[in-house]
Amino acid sequence: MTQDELKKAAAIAALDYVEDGMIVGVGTGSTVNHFIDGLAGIKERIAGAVSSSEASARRLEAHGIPILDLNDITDLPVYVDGADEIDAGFCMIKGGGGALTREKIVAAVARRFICICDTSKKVACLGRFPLPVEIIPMARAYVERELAGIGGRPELRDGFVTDNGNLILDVHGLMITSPRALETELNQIVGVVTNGLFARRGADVLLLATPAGVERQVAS
Ligand SMILES: O=C[C@H](O)[C@H](O)[C@H](O)COP(=O)(O)O
Repeated sequence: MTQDELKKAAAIAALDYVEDGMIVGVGTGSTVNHFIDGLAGIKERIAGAVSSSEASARRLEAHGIPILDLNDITDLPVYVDGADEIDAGFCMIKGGGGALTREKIVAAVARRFICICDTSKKVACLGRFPLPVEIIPMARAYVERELAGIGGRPELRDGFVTDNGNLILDVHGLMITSPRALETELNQIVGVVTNGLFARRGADVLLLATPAGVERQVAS
């Protein structure tokens, strides 16, 4: 199977978590695009979707799936999203597509986070994938110095502006042995909007697509 076929298999397996009348939180990325396409097939059964990015909103709209404002919702039963890396404790690095801030907001509201991945995303230690950090533009140089101070090598994502009008620094060289602590520490740097560590709110269920089938793993 190709990597894209594996992504699609994980995405289709996530449809099992969508129940009648539900509002569905929808992430961002190539894996989630398969989920959105699958959701289109059952759109009459759901109340609508909350999107984590402009890109996913456009895809949902193209399928005629109603998009709801997160501020109008008090209960979001499920959020389905991919990851750039996920460890054994279901902590993740996310934001390869630059959607980390809205993803983290929607994930915070959701009762259950379903992570859909192919096996290439499963790692023993987070950090091989450069950690995305969304920053306020005027704080760029300051935040770069702070990140270098903790051993990272920040690189500005060239020509990229987030849906929120901000910049992304991709931080190389971090071996993330304590993801929860690092997530908290990075949040304390003035000028950081969000960092791509999803550790304090990790995944609840991992649907991991392997050539032998989709493994369903539940957080302990
Ligand atoms: O900002 C993007 C998101 O965090 C994605 O969930 C992540 O980058 C994984 O994307 P993909 O499914 O394309 O590998």
